[in-house]
Amino acid sequence: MSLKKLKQQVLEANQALPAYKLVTFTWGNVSGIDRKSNLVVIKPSGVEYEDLNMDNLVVVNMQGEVVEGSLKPSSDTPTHIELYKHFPNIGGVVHTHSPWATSWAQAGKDIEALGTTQGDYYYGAIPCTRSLKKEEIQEEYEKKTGTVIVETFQERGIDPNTVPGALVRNHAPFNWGKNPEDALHNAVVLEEVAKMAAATYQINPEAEKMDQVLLDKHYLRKHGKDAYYGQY
Ligand SMILES: O=C(CO)[C@@H](O)[C@@H](O)COP(=O)(O)O
Repeated sequence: MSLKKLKQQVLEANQALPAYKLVTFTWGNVSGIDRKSNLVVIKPSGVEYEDLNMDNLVVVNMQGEVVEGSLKPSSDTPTHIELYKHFPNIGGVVHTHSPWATSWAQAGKDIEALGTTQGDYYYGAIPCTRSLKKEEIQEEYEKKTGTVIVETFQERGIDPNTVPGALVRNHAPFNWGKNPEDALHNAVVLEEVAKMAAATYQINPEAEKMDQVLLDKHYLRKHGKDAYYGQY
């Protein structure tokens, strides 16, 4: 894919964040990676979504160095890069402070798979990471935000290809997908299931996880080897 096409995808996904009510002010960003050149296109820091265009997106390399663009890349760039480095199948990353998902992140709670809405997109719970340690916050904070996500998936044996998102404790959600649009889709689903899970526990604090058989049925028919559409 050309860098121009990737920029178009990143632009459209960033512009869709307010439309889906995933962001307030400029509290979120989308990036996409070209795996051939290892270049990442990302939103510039602090720029309003309505002011974004093909020319003010920033292109960085895997060291986070700007190779194209005159503005500062998003402050979350090192987190996006850490995810691209460790999750080799992904092509897009979305970070927002969408209120329901962020509430779960602040509460330090995984979002268990309670029903098929989640099961259609996430093959299990959406994990919440541990808090970052003081020294991690003081040095390379944004990179360590990515590290703590990767560590959570590794330690808990969660496959990032089937659970395309995480809640960073005391912070907010990060999502990913095969491209920026897919990552955005997963972020929209996360916000919806986060809201539904909060309501579910309010109605019934003892609500149980969905049965594995039901989860298999819903997730695998969409994403398994016999899927009628493939995610990865
Ligand atoms: O996570 C945060 C702030 O808590 C950032 O994502 C948010 O402010 C957006 O930063 P950028 O404008 O992308 O640098």
